[in-house]
Amino acid sequence: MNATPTASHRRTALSVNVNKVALLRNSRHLGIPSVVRAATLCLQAGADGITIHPRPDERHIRRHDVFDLGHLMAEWPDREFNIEGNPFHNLLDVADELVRQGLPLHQLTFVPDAVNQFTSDHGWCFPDDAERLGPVIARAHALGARVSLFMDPLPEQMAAARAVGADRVELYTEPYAAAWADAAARAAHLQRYRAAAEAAQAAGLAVNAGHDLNRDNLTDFLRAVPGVAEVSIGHALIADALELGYAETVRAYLRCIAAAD
Ligand SMILES: CC(=O)[C@@H](O)[C@H](O)COP(=O)(O)O
Ligand SMILES: NCC(=O)COP(=O)(O)O
Repeated sequence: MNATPTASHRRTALSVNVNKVALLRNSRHLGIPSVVRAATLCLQAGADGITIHPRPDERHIRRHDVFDLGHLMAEWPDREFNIEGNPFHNLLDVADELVRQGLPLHQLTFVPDAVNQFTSDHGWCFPDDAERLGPVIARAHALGARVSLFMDPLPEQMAAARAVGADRVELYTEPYAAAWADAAARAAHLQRYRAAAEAAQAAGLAVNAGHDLNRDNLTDFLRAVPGVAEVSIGHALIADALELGYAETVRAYLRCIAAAD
């Protein structure tokens, strides 16, 4: 499996998580906003990939979204489709079906979330999870997918993640994001993430990062933690997209009203 970013693609890749577009869409019945349209606009703007985290309760991404986005990603062969979730719930069945239909699947990010968990809040734990992760990582590799394990920033856990067969780890960044406003706490967290990333890289893993990254905290993180292959960002990015788009959108509606005169 390709754990390392290619020479032509050394900058940190941005994968846009479109979960929150689906959450808004699911509050009505007309398919507005379109998840595929949102993903298309992100790809057109230069996003390196699309991330989704279909949860068993389908609170946001629904099963059909996985396939709709799979068809979209097939039209963008140089971009990455990353699907996150718990491999002991619904994730691998949907991955099987995607591949069976000949649709792209580049990366599976395994996250140890409980069913109905509010949001992801911790990583895998070694040695406890090693035995059960081995077979599901092998199954993902058989599908041709790279495997990334969602991990807390604990340097001593990284070699075990590699030993069980992972290609990458995704460092869980919410604790850093929560501490970011406090300069001393931020520095302490960044030191921890840097040490975890270095341990992962020394073990042969590439490093992804995600959860609550945003326009305030992202640059500091990437400066302090060299060599991050990919960040997946959803919640803040979609919120920013709303805010950055209000003015143009209100003007568009005023034009609709004016057109009636
Ligand atoms: C692993 C991770 O951090 C993301 O997949 C995140 O959990 C997605 O956000 P939701 O909580 O909106 O599903
Ligand atoms: N893997 C993290 C992700 O996909 C997005 O997390 P967030 O930006 O929505 O917190």
